[in-house]
Amino acid sequence: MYTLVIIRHGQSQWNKKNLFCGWTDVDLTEKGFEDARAAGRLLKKEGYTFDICYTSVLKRAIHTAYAVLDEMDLNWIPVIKDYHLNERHYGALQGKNKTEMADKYGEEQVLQWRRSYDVRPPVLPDGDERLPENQPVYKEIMKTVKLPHTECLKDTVARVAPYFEQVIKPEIQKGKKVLIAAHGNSIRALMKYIEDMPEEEIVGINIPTATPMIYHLSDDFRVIDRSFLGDQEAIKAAIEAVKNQSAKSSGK
Ligand SMILES: O=C(O)[C@@H](CO)OP(=O)(O)O
Repeated sequence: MYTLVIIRHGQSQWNKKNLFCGWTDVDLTEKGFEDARAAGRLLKKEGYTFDICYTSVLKRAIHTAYAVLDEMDLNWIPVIKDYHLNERHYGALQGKNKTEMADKYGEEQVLQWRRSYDVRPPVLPDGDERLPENQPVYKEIMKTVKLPHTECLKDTVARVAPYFEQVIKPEIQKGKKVLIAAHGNSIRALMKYIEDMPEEEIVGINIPTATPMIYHLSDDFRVIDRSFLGDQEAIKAAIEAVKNQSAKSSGK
């Protein structure tokens, strides 16, 4: 049996402001750092350890990974940063407030952008300085790969799944204990792939920040169980809060 731990980054500056974030490289808040540290302490207390960590090229996930590892005295393990684990690209919604968008376009529309499986948010326009081709971090990658200007979850699965299958899974199969520090929707994409989850089910999944998710997998990689580590009532409330981020402001 294998154990795999996946964690969403702690609260980011834009989570706090309720803005669509996607590939925008914003940092954690103080609370985000502290929650990530608390997750590291909890993992240590519960006897977890890691041999290798995978994260995205976005600092909210990288800083979460290191906060967790620091609390576990595991700063020395390899931390692999790869854009395949980036958040879903949120196109032209990046930087927009989720409540304001719900007030303007209706909750249904925003829910469709946030959680439908195959509806892409509006694309970032040509020439926009936020496009991957205008970011130094993607310069080398862009020579061989076409990077997105928007993504639906299906697109995110298409980049996350092969990375998991070809890079991460072989390490788990070698017996390495793996931590993945990623993002709400890149984690949903991983779950969809690992669990072979139906589309109807993944649309209803919301991931709380800085909460370790534990997978037990059989030797042939079937899911034995999946659970969140921590206070289950608090986790339930955190999941609801993520779900409700795109509610209209009261009175609208
Ligand atoms: O803004 C984002 O990039 C994501 C995660 O924070 O938001 P949502 O939960 O709406 O998909």
